[in-house]
Amino acid sequence: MKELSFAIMELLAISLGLDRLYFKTFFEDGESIMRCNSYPPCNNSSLTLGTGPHSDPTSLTVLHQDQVGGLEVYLDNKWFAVRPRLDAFVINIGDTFMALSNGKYKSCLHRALVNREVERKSLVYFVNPKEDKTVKPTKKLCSSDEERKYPDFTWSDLYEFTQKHYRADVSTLQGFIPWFIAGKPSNY
Ligand SMILES: O=C(O)CCC(=O)C(=O)O
Ligand SMILES: [Fe+2]
Repeated sequence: MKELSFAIMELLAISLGLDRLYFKTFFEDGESIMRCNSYPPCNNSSLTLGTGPHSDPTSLTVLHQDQVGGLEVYLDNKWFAVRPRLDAFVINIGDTFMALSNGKYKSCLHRALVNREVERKSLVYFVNPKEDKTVKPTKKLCSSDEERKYPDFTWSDLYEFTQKHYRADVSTLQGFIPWFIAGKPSNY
């Protein structure tokens, strides 16, 4: 997973005109998370949460879903099913990478629906920087401070926000900024 994510990081760096090892170096000492999701069957949709619409607050997501299906991405005001393939991973950009690229790459809104008859499982690898590393786009992506779309922050700051103050959704990063600028109030 780590090797795959670094290969993708190299492609992302090349696509942005950066040194190919730029992101690999940035994430090399990172703290990635592997999560197993299990969705029991439920035939009453009003009782079912699944995974609600959100973008991942993390940097890069490598996801494998089983053959049941249920992952959807939002594009042009519509939800599209991501067809399960045993031989493929789904790669998503997360909010932290969006900030690191100064908004040039967008995090992706997605959700997971629950199946009425069978349990569904997915395995997700989230790439993160080291918790105290400053997330700040390189000057090559924004030559002046005025071009900055997000303040400097650390993964630890954003993680704290999503764990204690905010359930990740479509606008986690927009919600995070005022809380962060206000000095991370605990009564938020
Ligand atoms: O189960 C899935 O397919 C999606 C899970 C997901 O979006 C997440 O864990 O962040
Ligand atoms: Fe997700």
